[in-house]
Parts: sequence; structure tokens; C-alpha cells
Amino acid sequence: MAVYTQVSAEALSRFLTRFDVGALVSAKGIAEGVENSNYLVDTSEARFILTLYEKRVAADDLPFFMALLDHLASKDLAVPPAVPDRDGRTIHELEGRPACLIRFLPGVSVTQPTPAQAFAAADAMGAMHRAVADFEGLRPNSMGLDSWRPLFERCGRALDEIAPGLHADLGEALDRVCERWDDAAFDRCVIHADLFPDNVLMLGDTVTGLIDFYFAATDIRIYDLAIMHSAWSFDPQGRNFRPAVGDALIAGYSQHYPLSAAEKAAFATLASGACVRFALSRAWDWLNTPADALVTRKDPLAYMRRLHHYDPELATRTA
Ligand SMILES: Nc1ncnc2c1ncn2[C@@H]1O[C@H](COP(=O)(O)OP(=O)(O)OP(=O)(O)O)[C@@H](O)[C@H]1O
Ligand SMILES: N[C@@H](CCO)C(=O)O
Repeated sequence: MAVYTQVSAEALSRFLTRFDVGALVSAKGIAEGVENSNYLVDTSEARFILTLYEKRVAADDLPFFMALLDHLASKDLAVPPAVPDRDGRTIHELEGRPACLIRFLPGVSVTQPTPAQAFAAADAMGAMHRAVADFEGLRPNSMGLDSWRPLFERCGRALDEIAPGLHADLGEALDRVCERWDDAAFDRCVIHADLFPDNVLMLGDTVTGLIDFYFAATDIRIYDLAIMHSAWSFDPQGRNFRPAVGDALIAGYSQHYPLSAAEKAAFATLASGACVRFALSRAWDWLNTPADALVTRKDPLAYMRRLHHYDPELATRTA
């Protein structure tokens, strides 16, 4: 579940009076997601998502995220903008947390994407990268390459409590990625940086929403596709690679930006970097979330297994 902050019906009704959105009819906590508290809110006029921002989203970053959502929505991309109140403000405070009322988009996120769905989703990512060409916002990637070693060191030897050998394996993978990563070689732009299947809403093979931009940052453009490739082209445990899905992602994205020879050559390193990034954030959460918490912990080892697909020479203690 992801409802960390409870919002009372009274507080929500009062909150909604700031907007021209009608009166509160119902509100339900949304179980999906791990980062923020989300409610599905129905009013007499429409349906909305109410998001209260929790630990990982810094309030100072919200103006960047809201400007990005607005920019993408204004270009007719299926991205939900925040709803402004009567004074034009989109960022609020509710129950002591930063909060935004977001337009609801139809669709469901797929758990086992087909190649056709992967093609459509990567096509949408390519369209997003085109659409940010004239977006002026910049945000350093707080989960980018420079953050991985400090996070690895903060996890420390406790990694071996998750699986014996994880400290050595992840350390070796990190060294190899850092040696090979060439920041200067590729185009940069604002990337989504977390476009997992659960952050794409679909109806059939059509993308109806790209959501959860709260890791969006300025970074290597093709790294966004590498993150997506590592998230979409495997079963959730990371055991089986699904080449048809991987190929469809590259084909869908190439409709906007065909991969250059240098990008093709670096793709496995960028995808290994994505695996290190998600193995580390998952490991940190694993070590710092009590086993009986209501939030489902995501398995870091599912990303160690993916790592071995992209870098088969790595040691295999934890895959
Ligand atoms: N604009 C929207 N329209 C429709 N549904 C939405 C919208 N935004 C969020 N949702 C629903 O809420 C769920 C949780 O949202 P979201 O992924 O943003 O949460 P999160 O806690 O940031 O999650 P994550 O763990 O992926 O970082 C989504 O899976 C989706 O079902
Ligand atoms: N998409 C991330 C969680 C949100 O950052 C993961 O699956 O590890």
C-alpha cells in the first residue's frame, strides 16, 4: 500500500474548496506505489488523483516537476498536469505534507507487457524526449551515477544480510560501470528516469498516461531507454530475458531517435548502470523498511539477475 499520510474527509473537503472542481463525493487510498501517498478523489464534477509527497520527493523540486507535467500536457502528451487552484497555485500543503491535485487519466498498468505494448510505451518515451527540447527546467539527477557509490557505502556490509555476497557483487558491478561510463559522449535532456511498466497507463496497446515523474532529471537521454529496457524486458524476478519486448522497446523509441553506433555500443553499460541504481535503491529500502511494514519491499536481487544479462562476466554469487 502507499498511504503514509491519512487525510480526513473534513480536511479534504476544505482543501477542495480552494479549487473549481466541485464538491467531494468520495476518496479512496490507492494501494499501488511505494514513494508517495495517493488518493483517488471523486468530486461532483470529475475524478482526480491527490498526491501527498513523502520522504524521497523534496518540496523544493516540486516546481520543476509541476512545470514539466504542464509542459508535456500542453504538447498533447498523455501526461497528467496538476490542477491549479483559483489563484493559479498547484503546490499546496495538506496534513503537513506538500500536496497536489492531479488530473486523473484512464488506463491500467500492465504487469507482463507484450511487444506491441512495449513498442507503444517506448514510442511515447521518444515523444516525451522530443517534447522537452524547449523545456527550460533543469534538475541534477539525485539518483544519477554520482550518487551510487555514496549509497553503496551507506548500505555497507549490511548488504550481505540481504544475500551473502551482495556487497562484493554490487561493489564489483559498480566499479565496472564507473570505469566504462562516459558521461560526455551522449545527448542529455530531461529524462523520466523511472519509466517502469507501473508508470505507464494503457488501454490495450494504446498509451493513455505516463505518470510518476518524481525522479525526472537532466541526464543522458539514451540512459532513459536503458532504464526502461532493464525494467520491461524481464519477468519481475529478473530471471528470464524477453528479447521480443527488448527489441520492441528499441524499435518504438527509434521512431523518434534511432540509436547511433556509439549508443548501441554503450547500451549494455548504461543498462548495467540502471541495474546498479535500482539494486541499490531497493537494497537501501530493504534494509530500512521493517519487514512488517505495510509497504511491499521490492527485491534488489531481481536487479542483480538483470545485471548478469547485461554484463555476463560479472561474478554470480547473488544472481
Ligand atoms: N494521473 C493519474 N491518473 C490515474 N491514475 C493515477 C494517476 N497518478 C497515479 N495513478 C495511480 O496511482 C498509482 C500510484 O501512483 P504513482 O506510481 O505515482 O505512486 P508512487 O508512490 O510515486 O509510486 P512508485 O512506487 O512507482 O514510485 C498508480 O499505479 C496509478 O494506479
Ligand atoms: N521503480 C522503482 C521504485 C520507484 O523508484 C523500483 O521498482 O525499484
